[in-house]
Amino acid sequence: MKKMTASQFRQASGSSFGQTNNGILDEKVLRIISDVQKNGDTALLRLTEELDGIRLRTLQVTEDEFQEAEASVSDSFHTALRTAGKNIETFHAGQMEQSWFMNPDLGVTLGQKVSPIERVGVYIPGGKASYPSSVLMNIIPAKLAGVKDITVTTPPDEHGNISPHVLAAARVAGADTVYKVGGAQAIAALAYGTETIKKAFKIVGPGNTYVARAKKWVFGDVAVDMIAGPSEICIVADETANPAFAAADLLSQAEHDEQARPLLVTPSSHIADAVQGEISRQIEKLERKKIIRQSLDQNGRMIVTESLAEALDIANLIAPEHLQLMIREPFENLAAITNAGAIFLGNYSPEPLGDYAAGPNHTLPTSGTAAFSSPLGVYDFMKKSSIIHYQRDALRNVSETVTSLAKAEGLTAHAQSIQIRKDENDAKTDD
Ligand SMILES: NC(=O)c1ccc[n+]([C@@H]2O[C@H](COP(=O)([O-])OP(=O)(O)OC[C@H]3O[C@@H](n4cnc5c(N)ncnc54)[C@H](O)[C@@H]3O)[C@@H](O)[C@H]2O)c1
Ligand SMILES: N[C@H](CO)Cc1c[nH]c[nH+]1
Ligand SMILES: [Zn+2]
Repeated sequence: MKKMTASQFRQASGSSFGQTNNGILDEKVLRIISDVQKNGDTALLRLTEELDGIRLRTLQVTEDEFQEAEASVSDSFHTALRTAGKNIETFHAGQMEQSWFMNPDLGVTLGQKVSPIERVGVYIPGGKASYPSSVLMNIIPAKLAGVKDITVTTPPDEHGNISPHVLAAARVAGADTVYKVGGAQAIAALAYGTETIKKAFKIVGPGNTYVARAKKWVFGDVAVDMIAGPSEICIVADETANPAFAAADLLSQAEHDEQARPLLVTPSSHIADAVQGEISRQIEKLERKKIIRQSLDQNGRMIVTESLAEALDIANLIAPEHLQLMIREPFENLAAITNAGAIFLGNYSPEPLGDYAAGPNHTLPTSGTAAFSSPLGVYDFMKKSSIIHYQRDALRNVSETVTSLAKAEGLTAHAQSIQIRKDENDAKTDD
């Protein structure tokens, strides 16, 4: 990991930290999207052959495949799915929103009706690893919100199968419709529909840069949760941090993707060196060394600051997906943090705990977007309608306000819609 001072980091990244040049990527992604729009399932099957290297005849996972998958995973995995699922459900139940009504004036009822989104598409990444945990994290909040129709898409492996762990998780979470398609082509299918895949009203779920860019391009034609790309971890560590723990946590996110970003920000040069030493030692035991090394070399940074306050400022500038505060007084410093997807406090709250089992969602804003967006939650699967009810006299009381504003806008038909009722009301009062 490159070691640098806070000012070198500021100069190198400026406000464009996390942004990449998307020209070539966008060209490719747009070509895929328009291919799927024009050619539907034929494009999906062809692109799956080209990009995933597997020739499929059909896209949908069958009931037999589900049953085989469920039978093949271990009892302990089933137990882990249920335990994690329960924790995720308990946390997300706290996010439920209810419809509400108010009566601000006599004869007036106003309110907000909350309804689930009817049809949602869930993307589960599957290129470099399979993610049953993401199945739970994306489907459980949708189910709590009351979404009726959930379609899952995820790329097939080299044999044309979906990981049995992913299928078992889909069953536990309550989703039965799974299609074997990944990448930008899956996002296009969910956004525009094909012969077999129904158009969704909203697409959720993380993925690699192709998936993230495709979500950006289809946004507007369909809702998307966020543009969650490659994983990130930023650890703010003072001299109380355990260097072995910090190194293990940085490595955990580096193993997701060559483009994952592991960052350490510390006022202690000694801690930076100790963490670097631990990384070199621990990496040897890990399986995904190649991906990890690329991630550390290309995107890893150790930023040495003048003070803890400056380290917290840098963390806010980065607005990381995951922020670990491995410092003496994490709760006391929480107020200083304004931009982060999820904040893990202390030496015993490592990021992978949040990835799998703590309960809060692991689909989080990346690439600096935590400065303006939030974790995936039940609220992502709900929409609101305003409710307005005025009785006759209440409308008369407000008629002057409405007609005067309408006339000022030159919209006399608007004014008339109020006036016609006022006239009727006045006539009734005269009787
Ligand atoms: N934020 C989260 O909650 C979260 C959770 C899990 C994973 N992740 C991230 O999701 C990402 C998963 O990436 P992945 O690659 O393993 O799986 P993925 O499913 O996102 O992407 C695989 C698909 O990308 C497409 N693709 C690959 N190379 C391509 C190319 N050259 N041109 C066009 N399309 C191409 C293929 O169609 C393939 O099916 C990682 O970056 C990981 O960090 C994030
Ligand atoms: N850390 C990922 C989000 O960036 C989520 C995940 C799933 N499985 C393991 N990790
Ligand atoms: Zn992870």
